[in-house]
Amino acid sequence: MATIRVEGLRKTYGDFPAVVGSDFTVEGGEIFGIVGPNGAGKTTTLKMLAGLVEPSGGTAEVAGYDAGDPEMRRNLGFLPEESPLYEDMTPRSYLQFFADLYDVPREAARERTESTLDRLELEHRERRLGDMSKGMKRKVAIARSLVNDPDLLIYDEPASGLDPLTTNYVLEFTRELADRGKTVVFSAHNLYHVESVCDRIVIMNRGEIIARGTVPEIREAYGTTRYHVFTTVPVAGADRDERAEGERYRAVVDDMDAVEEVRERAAAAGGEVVDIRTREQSLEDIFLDLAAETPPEAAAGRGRGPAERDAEAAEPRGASTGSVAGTGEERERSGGGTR
Ligand SMILES: Nc1ncnc2c1ncn2[C@@H]1O[C@H](COP(=O)(O)OP(=O)(O)OP(=O)(O)O)[C@@H](O)[C@H]1O
Repeated sequence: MATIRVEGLRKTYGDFPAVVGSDFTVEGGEIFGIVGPNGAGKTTTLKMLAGLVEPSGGTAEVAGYDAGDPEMRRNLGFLPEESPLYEDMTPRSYLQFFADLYDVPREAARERTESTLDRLELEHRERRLGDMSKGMKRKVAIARSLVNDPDLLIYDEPASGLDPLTTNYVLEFTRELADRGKTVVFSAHNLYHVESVCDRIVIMNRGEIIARGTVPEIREAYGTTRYHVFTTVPVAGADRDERAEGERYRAVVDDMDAVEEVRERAAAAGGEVVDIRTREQSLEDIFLDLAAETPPEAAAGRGRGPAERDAEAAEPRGASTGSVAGTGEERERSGGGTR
């Protein structure tokens, strides 16, 4: 299975540091997400991995070769952010054209593209590409990335601009590809996409990796959890729970000690705790917090060496993390309940 090893990878356009020195590895069969706002350096990173942009420094070993080696490219499917297709071709003729470029035998190419298009539920395979919707074109572009049956897929914003249904198809399909042993690296600025499908992610901002890990690890290291403690009696700091049928009160607290305090107060008032639920910050909120905290001079790579930057990226921050819990989407996990 194809792996990727990146060390000190950087790209400078003129004086502008688009990527300031990335280190990461991607294991075979993994879905690896590169997340960040516009201009973070995601596309530049992916293009360096695909051998389409020459790095200014550092190394990228991709599927056993230096990035850009022609042998590596034969084993790569690259999906650019914008993938203009030949408007006068049909999906079938277009995919056949690319299969021929890769010397894929005709029958194998036909079977592969038909089964990919079946899976992506692409109809109208003889329609002009120029007359197709954005979602249909994206599916054709994804099918194109697979004509050579590569072990490694590098997808730049695969679901960008697609409706929710098509987005789901694309994400589920990505998961299937990884389950079949393909290694997938993709970029996204919609954190929900990443959260639902990636095994591990790096978060980039202004050219720099500012956090890394699995989604649960990132939550653990950077997120805040709040506890919603439901009681049968009013206690200090609790509000009446309007959604409950009977008389119920809810206190929102930050840690388990505070949960115990609520329990003691409820017992002292002759009541009890009937439910505890945890609410986690969404990845989106964690990301916004992290991005807001990256000082511009850090992104310019001034004043700190790569080792310091790595140490910081790997280190969870302290409890001082500013919480924006309550904003945006929150995920709810079933809590500890009553004891
Ligand atoms: N060819 C280029 N010449 C000069 N600057 C460039 C070039 N390509 C990218 N940049 C700059 O490098 C920075 C990173 O760009 P990049 O496209 O990698 O970001 P991104 O994270 O993919 O953003 P987006 O989500 O908007 O595509 C941006 O500030 C961009 O303007």
